[in-house]
Amino acid sequence: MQPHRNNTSGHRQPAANATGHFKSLAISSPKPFVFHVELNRPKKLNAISREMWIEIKDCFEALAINPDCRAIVLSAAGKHFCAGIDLSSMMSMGEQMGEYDDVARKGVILERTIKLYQDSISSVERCPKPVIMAVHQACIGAGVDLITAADIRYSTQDAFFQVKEVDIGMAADVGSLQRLPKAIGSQSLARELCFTGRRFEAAEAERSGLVSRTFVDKDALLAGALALAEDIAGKSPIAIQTTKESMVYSLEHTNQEGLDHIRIINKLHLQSEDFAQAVAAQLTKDEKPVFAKL
Ligand SMILES: CC/C=C\C=C\CC(=O)SCCNC(=O)CCNC(=O)[C@H](O)C(C)(C)COP(=O)(O)OP(=O)(O)OC[C@H]1O[C@@H](n2cnc3c(N)ncnc32)[C@H](O)[C@@H]1OP(=O)(O)O
Repeated sequence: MQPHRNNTSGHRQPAANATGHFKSLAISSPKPFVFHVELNRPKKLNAISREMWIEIKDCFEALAINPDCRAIVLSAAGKHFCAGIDLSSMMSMGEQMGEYDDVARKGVILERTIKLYQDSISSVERCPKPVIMAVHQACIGAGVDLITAADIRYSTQDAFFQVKEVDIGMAADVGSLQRLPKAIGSQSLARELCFTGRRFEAAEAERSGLVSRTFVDKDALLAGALALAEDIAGKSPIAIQTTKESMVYSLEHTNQEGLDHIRIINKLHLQSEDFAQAVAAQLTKDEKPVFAKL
């Protein structure tokens, strides 16, 4: 993925090289330093095929190091946000395993596949740029895994969510069981949702903290998510990326470990030109300090 030129005109520009490169994702840069990633298998309700698992990982790993990207919105084309894993691609995996009689060899295929899919979802959390999910209509199974790896979740008022893995006879294994309880802050509700696979609507998702804002329709949702991304992209990339790193780290560490971690980073980052510039901008009431690329 090539860096694109700053777009201050407000025109929607394709991110150079990226739109042609990915088949299951559409990528653009609608505002300066903001990237928009769209799940783009609308005819398949954005069910996640093997190709899409790989492309999500490749895309977020590329955006992670792209200096023109400071915030990312992920939405989806078509009727639903995501119908979960592509059930037909699961059948093909079964066929591939059928080529072996030996259980250990079948196991190796499964282990490699699960690891690839876990890494795909985790690439969203590992990406140092804030990721905002914009969810409309159905967000099911692997869709929930995907959104819980993000920093911020917005949805339409008609969105609904289902941790549906138990209904296809499996325990979720790419992130929902680990991240959903932390996202909503209630083990009781998270376990209820994961044991039953019941559908929960946007209103309940907002009440429980899974989404932080709901919008009347998809257009309003995208406008809201992009405005938020633009706001974040205008701030110091050193400050924003360090904030994400510290908050992700602190999820799995004690308060003291989190404090030690940020102290070690900030003994370097408080010497950054971003810090001096941002403090000066506050003092002089300069509303739009310009920060160097990172
Ligand atoms: C290593 C493992 C890693 C990850 C594992 C993740 C597990 C999961 O993701 S579990 C969840 C799996 N997904 C589902 O069970 C979703 C099933 N689909 C639905 O519930 C509904 O289709 C819907 C998403 C709520 C949409 O409903 P509606 O708008 O009424 O459309 P439909 O008529 O039901 O569907 C249209 C068309 O799409 C096909 N389809 C739906 N979901 C999938 C899917 N996940 N994979 C493949 N195809 C899907 C559905 O069969 C229909 O096909 P037709 O050919 O048009 O009949």
